Amino acid sequence: MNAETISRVPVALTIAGSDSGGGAGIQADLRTFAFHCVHGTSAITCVTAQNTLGVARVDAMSPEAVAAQIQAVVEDIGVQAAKTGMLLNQGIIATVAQQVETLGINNLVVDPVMVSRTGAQLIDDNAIKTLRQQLIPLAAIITPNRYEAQILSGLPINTLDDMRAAAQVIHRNLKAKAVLVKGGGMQGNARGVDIWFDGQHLETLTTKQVDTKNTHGTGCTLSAAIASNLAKGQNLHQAVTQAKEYVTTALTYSLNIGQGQGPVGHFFQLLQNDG
Ligand SMILES: Nc1ncnc2c1ncn2[C@@H]1O[C@H](COP(=O)(O)OP(=O)(O)OP(=O)(O)O)[C@@H](O)[C@H]1O
Ligand SMILES: Cc1ncc(CO)c(N)n1
Repeated sequence: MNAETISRVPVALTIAGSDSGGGAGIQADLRTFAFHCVHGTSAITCVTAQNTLGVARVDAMSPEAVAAQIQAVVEDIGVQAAKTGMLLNQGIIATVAQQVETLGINNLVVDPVMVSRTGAQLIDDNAIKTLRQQLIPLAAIITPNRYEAQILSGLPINTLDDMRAAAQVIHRNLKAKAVLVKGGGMQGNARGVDIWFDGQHLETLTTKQVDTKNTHGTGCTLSAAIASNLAKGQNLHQAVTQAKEYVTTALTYSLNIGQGQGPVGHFFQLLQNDG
């Protein structure tokens, strides 16, 4: 049989942490890239001992090790888009920002992982400062959840109008080119509704609301899907709306495994279609 090699494949890079439970972080990102037929590369920032119930332990990589992974990928393979997830500390954030600039990485999606869905702060105040000052200005889009948007804007968020106000403040004050405030942590009808602002258009992105407790990894999956779509050449708005559709499908096929919040099902729709 002749080998059919594929030489023109979009490449995306995830700079994020490992989730031993396989629901979020690097593991979710690489599955999302694969679903989109994008070759996935990775720079691991930290290793979490984690399951559906929570995070038991986090071990950070050195900033030098993170920089070397990014450099190895970009210098040889090249990337059309990248995303950042859990960057953990100030040293890693500053290094990632420097590498993005030096290596000229475009189409950067920054998921500013700072606070878990339960509202617990995951990184310290110095790290947040560096994220705001050095990394966010380099992003094509940032995708804060409700709690992260509260920190970045300084505004309380309880309603869709609060999310709209926060998106505009983050755009203006942090020089973010585009902002998507995610509503997975909202209550009632606002749950699962996202707000997009690119400096000109303020839009409410709605898909169907999925009634499930298995939402682990939704944020990682969304930002990885946006990066996948950007790597394939879509414009930012299209990349975001299609990524939101993908997350909704993955939530629809979420996995009821573990005793806590199970992960979303990145490719289980394909198995259903197979009969
Ligand atoms: N129940 C739901 N129904 C529909 N969409 C949802 C639901 N929960 C989350 N989403 C969507 O999932 C995406 C991720 O948003 P979310 O606010 O959950 O991010 P996050 O808190 O960063 O996620 P993570 O749990 O991975 O930390 C958004 O597009 C959000 O609207
Ligand atoms: C490794 C990792 N990254 C991101 C998140 C946020 O969902 C998580 N729980 N774990």
